[in-house]
Amino acid sequence: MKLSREAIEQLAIHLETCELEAKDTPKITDEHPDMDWDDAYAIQDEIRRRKIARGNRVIGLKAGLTSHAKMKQMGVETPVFGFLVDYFSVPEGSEINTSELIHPKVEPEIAFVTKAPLRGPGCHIGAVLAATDFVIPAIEVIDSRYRDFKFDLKSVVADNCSSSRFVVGGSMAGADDVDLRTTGIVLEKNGEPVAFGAGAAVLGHPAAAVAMLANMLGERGEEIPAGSLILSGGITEAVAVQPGDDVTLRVQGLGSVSVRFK
Ligand SMILES: O=C(O)C/C=C/C(=O)C(=O)O
Repeated sequence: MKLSREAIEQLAIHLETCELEAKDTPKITDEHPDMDWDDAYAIQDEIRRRKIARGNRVIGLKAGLTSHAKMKQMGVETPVFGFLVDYFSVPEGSEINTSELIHPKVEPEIAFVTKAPLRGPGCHIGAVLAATDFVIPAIEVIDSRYRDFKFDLKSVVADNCSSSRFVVGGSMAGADDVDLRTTGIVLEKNGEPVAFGAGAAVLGHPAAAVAMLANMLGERGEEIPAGSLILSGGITEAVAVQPGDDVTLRVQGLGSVSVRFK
């Protein structure tokens, strides 16, 4: 690690304050160009520790930058992961208050809910499907704390991978009931289709993103607990939203999920 414990705590406070007060900031590697991956995840861990200490509950995890569309949009080449806490979850069909956010974007995703723990190394798609209770459509709302969404990978990892809000809905299905590689999705904004894709856009199969996550956690001696909700990553580029926008995600065979921005 290159950063002192004090620097990690200060950066965690800075980024979390930006999140809670909806203020943007230049990417942290501008001031700390030598920080390494351990520093980046240590800052994310400190943000998680602060939230738990404040009474928030960790309810799941997210894989990010798992599709080529997203990697190209953000100019990066490696998937990353973050955590999800209770207040990120928004009920289906409800409104998200944009004044609590900086510059939100939406992403179409497949969410997995696990019924058994998953631990790497060696976790694979088969293990993920066997440990999956159900899959369900999800709209993730990302809101990078970095000005104009301009960041590098270490900065975005420290910022909990732009995690902000998410909504799940539509129909649940068992992992055996759908072929998630060929499952088509349409993302609509105000009734207009704005992005299209299929599950294979995410590392060839959305379950591969969950396996990757279990393997990355395994390197840290951690696992995905049973009962976790996992967002497997945006299938398409993220789409910016404004107050007044209505967003619907339609997933083949799994119905639709909607959310409104005020
Ligand atoms: O693009 C970002 O701000 C980082 C987050 C990415 C994802 O959440 C994703 O690719 O699904």
